[in-house]
Amino acid sequence: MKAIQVGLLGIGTVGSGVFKVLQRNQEEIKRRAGRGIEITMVADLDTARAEAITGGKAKVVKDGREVIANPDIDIVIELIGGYGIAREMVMSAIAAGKHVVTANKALLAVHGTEIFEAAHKKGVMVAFEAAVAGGIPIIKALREGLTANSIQWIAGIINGTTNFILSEMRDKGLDFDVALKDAQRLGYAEADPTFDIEGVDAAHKATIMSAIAFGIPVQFDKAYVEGITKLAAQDIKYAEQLGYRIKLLGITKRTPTGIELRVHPSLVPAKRLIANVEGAMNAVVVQGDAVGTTLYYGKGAGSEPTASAVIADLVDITRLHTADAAHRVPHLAFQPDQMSSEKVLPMSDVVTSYYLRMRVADEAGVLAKVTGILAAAGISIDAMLQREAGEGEKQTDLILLTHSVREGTMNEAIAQMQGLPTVLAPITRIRKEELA
Ligand SMILES: NC(=O)c1ccc[n+]([C@@H]2O[C@H](COP(=O)([O-])OP(=O)(O)OC[C@H]3O[C@@H](n4cnc5c(N)ncnc54)[C@H](O)[C@@H]3O)[C@@H](O)[C@H]2O)c1
Ligand SMILES: N[C@@H](CCO)C(=O)O
Ligand code: NA
Repeated sequence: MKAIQVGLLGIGTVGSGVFKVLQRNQEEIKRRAGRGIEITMVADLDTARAEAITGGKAKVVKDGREVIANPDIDIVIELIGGYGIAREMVMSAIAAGKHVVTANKALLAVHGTEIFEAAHKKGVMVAFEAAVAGGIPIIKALREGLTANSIQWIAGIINGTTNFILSEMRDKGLDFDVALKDAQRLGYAEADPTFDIEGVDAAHKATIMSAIAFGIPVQFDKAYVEGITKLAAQDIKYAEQLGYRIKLLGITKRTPTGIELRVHPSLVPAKRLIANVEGAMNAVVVQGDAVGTTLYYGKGAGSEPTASAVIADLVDITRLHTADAAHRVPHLAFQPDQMSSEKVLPMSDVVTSYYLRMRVADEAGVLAKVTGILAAAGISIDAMLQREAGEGEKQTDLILLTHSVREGTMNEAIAQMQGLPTVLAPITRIRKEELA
């Protein structure tokens, strides 16, 4: 089947990520979607930059209207941002019968009602996974994964820029302004960064989540919005001494009297997972009556993380647009005739790092023998700890952390170490995952 043709409006931070990831993973994405997905037209005011990014693989124009007018294009991605031109483009793409994918939470939180109504009437889809918590599939989770539940509340760190600023101020003692500049340089901040630091961006996202969670219209004008600009460094310190972290949270909650929708700095107990979400990372906690508490964590901003969500929407739309039975969401994510025969590795070929604990005789040369065996096997040591032997004790514990190595190699080294007369009990091995 012919590839579905996509037009991209705006090839800046997110747009360029979408173009790159779609190129890089095109084969795998095609096996999932059941059909190729190709960006054949790009509109950007900076056509020279757009040409440099697309490298001749798409037609570049200056005016998005040319893209929308092209009858071969089935999906339009809006990644310009803001209200004016973006709103006009989205509305005219819908009017032209195109499906729309957008990351523009500002537009949806304020003009969502008008946009979704128009799309509904025209029978096209407007997808916006990238608009809330970037790469985290929170829209999918709320709209599909949690449909059984009466959602009780949602609380999240949903602005990467402010979380980055708070983390940098706390950990590195950086000034607010310096941290903000870094966030802008890294592509996290909005075109107008006051949207980030004054809590507006988080409120846009909370507004969208609140609509999906509670079945209410998007109502940004009802949100309480307070950012981080009035936070004093000493409050961050005092909160810390009391066992709390200060985070900018977006909260929406169902109460007997109505729905709460608010964004403001909040003290969160330091032992909560969400209190330990640092840098530009986002995390959203959703409480449903059946499932209980669930947590979604990941990159909420940046070029490729956000592109990840945009492309997921493209795949969803492609499957639905193509809409014959063979192209519905496949049971195992890939189309049945596209399954791969790639093998599952035996455990001995798995590469990981290790924690090793051994009971050893407390005598000279033991450590040299153990490290000698590891060195000969090419296993490098990351950290080492030896418990001091107690008074009159003849043995002690030796603990080693290693760098990554093939499990088969580690098995042989453990067997050799176990054979040493000075190793007095079976060696304990626990695999160690950095998960970063
Ligand atoms: N950057 C992120 O991490 C991130 C994450 C989630 C969502 N978003 C949203 O994605 C959207 C894009 O953000 P970005 O960071 O990629 O912005 P950006 O400023 O990097 O890119 C916008 C692009 O649009 C182009 N453009 C401006 N006016 C245009 C017009 N009239 N016609 C065609 N092109 C035009 C610009 O030249 C630029 O290349 C925004 O809605 C933003 O809120 C961004
Ligand atoms: N400016 C936003 C981008 C992602 O929506 C943030 O910092 O989270
Ligand atoms: Na998302």
